[in-house]
Amino acid sequence: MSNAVLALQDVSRHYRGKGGLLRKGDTLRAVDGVDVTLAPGETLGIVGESGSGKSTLGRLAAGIEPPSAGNVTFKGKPYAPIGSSAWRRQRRDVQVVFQNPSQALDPRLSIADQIRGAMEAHRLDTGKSGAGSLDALLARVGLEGLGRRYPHQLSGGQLQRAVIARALSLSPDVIVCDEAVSALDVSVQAQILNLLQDLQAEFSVAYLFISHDLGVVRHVSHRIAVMQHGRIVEAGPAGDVFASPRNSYTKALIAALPAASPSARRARDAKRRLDFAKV
Ligand SMILES: Nc1ncnc2c1ncn2[C@@H]1O[C@H](COP(=O)(O)OP(=O)(O)OP(=O)(O)O)[C@@H](O)[C@H]1O
Repeated sequence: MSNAVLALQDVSRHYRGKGGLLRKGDTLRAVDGVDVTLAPGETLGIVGESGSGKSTLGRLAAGIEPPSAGNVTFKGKPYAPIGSSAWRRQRRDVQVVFQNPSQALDPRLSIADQIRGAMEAHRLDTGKSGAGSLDALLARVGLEGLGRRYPHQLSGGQLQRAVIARALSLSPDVIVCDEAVSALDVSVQAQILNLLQDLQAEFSVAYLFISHDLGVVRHVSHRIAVMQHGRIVEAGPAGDVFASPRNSYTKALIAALPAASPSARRARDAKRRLDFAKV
């Protein structure tokens, strides 16, 4: 794809064993010869079971881990060496939203101060975030008037909104969402997914949307890539992959989607609920 904002070409990430689970001398192919492109403003969903290499792929795409082989390019250029000033500049353009927002935020700082801090670190005018003023940005993500709160004073969904606001304040081209809604109640998940979609429509940000949950990925993705053992075994437009999966592993994942009955949904909700401190 020539206009790709992000491209991974034949990218691998191998880990060498140092003893323990991975024996000394053994090589684990966490990502193995993967080709992925992301167009401006699109959402590419990455699905696969635990250990299939999704998070490793996300770190490679975000430039926070170097590939063992292959090329990762952002707007046609390879990432600068990790830690260099050019790399720090690129970090602004490709943001990451992880599963646990309370770990991503500093408990000692108010939400507004964390966003200001991120902008100042990138020498941006804190009066002009991606969505205008800081207050306007907070309102845009559903945190109107909550900028002075500290992380422990917010619910799980509000914390993830704060992380999204901080990412958005840097006007990124890409946000890697790694299990970004997996720790939230199902009803809150839907709100955050809708917010991400609205923000995409408004700011043309592209998402590499990583999740083990095919139902969630189906909701937000334009295209889907299915990972198994570090490789992409099937990829295509989301509708096509769901309507007529070709790969047997994809078929099994789709068959395992939870039933949509209210009791099945309640059971799933209860399983996922995390004991976040509520306001
Ligand atoms: N830094 C590392 N050192 C050694 N092995 C690693 C490292 N990071 C990941 N791995 C291994 O690489 C494989 C892929 O892990 P990865 O976290 O990318 O998978 P995943 O699909 O995101 O799974 P999960 O959803 O459980 O996080 C796993 O076997 C994991 O144990």
